[in-house]
Amino acid sequence: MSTSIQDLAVETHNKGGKFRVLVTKNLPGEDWLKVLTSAGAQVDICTAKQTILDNASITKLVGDKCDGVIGQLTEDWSDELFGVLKAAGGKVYSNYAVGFNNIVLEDATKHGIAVGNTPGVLTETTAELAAALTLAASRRLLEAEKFMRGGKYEGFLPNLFVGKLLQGKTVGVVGPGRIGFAYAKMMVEGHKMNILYNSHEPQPEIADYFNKYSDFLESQGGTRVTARQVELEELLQNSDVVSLHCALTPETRHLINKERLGMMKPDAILVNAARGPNVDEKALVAHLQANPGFSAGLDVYEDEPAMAPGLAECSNAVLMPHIASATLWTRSGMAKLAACNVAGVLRGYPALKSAGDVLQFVDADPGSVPKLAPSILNAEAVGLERSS
Ligand SMILES: O=C(O)[C@H](O)CO
Repeated sequence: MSTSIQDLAVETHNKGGKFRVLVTKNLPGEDWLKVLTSAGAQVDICTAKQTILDNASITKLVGDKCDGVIGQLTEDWSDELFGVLKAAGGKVYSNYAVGFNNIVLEDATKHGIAVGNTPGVLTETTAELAAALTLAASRRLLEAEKFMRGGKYEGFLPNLFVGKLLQGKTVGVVGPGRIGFAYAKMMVEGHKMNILYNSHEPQPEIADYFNKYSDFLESQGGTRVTARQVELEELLQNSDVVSLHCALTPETRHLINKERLGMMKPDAILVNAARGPNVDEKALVAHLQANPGFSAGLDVYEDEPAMAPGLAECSNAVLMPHIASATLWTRSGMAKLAACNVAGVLRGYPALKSAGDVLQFVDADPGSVPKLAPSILNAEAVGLERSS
């Protein structure tokens, strides 16, 4: 049923359900909706045209009664909105994203709201896009495609769109968590690249993995690859490709700035499919302009949806509109996890233990998902039990 809440178009499912769940954007797939309606929720999906909903619009949509919300990474979930949700009787908010830099967790906790996110289903999909950006940048695919569509191709030429070979070069992975490690495997195993990685914690398991991989390569008569955890400066100075996979925190804001860009090889490739503000975008534009041999592959921007002035004109940058997780399997899996987070908390289920298997929710029949909330970030702080 389509109606409107104070001029914002809304589609309602299971009207009169025991709980009211607001979903600020329609989501892919069908399972997520079944999860919520099977849990007894009336689901109100905002179908208003504007891409980014401001706090005033979300406040109207939450209204006087709302038990849970599934929201977007473009929304500002901090004290104001958590207060509004609490006042409407809300208990749970789930981001439709694994990243949660748009959420102030302490504010949610202060209002007693459990907060969920959607890890696990994005790992390979996001890593694949980072790999695609790397290849597109190294082989100048978008420049060449534009040339072709522009009818400029007059025949094979030895110097036409000469790019950079990845095979045997060094890839630097900053923040090798789930996604960064998956990307590293694609680049090392696919292109026999050596790897340098940087993270706050010692992660010997990554070097171990690639050492074992090297044993395998050697057993097949191939050449070993090297893998080392290093300081950021060493990584930047020695990598041919640098890919960012770190969360956005006060420490990682402008991690890549003018000074650090200056440490990189003049013909390096910088990939960012994590969060835009990890890079000082103005400094990156200046660097791309001054170093035509340097390339960037970006899926995220410092001030989305805007781009820094001059970036769109840099032919040495490959620019994508924040689509790293955009495969149907992943995006509908994220929707299902977000729905399970909200339904699980509303039904009073425990939260799944940290780093538990979230794919069991994605694969389950929507009417019989496990009786748990798959990924609640502040479970302990809001007094939710965790599965053992
Ligand atoms: O954090 C995330 O989940 C991505 O940026 C969008 O899928």
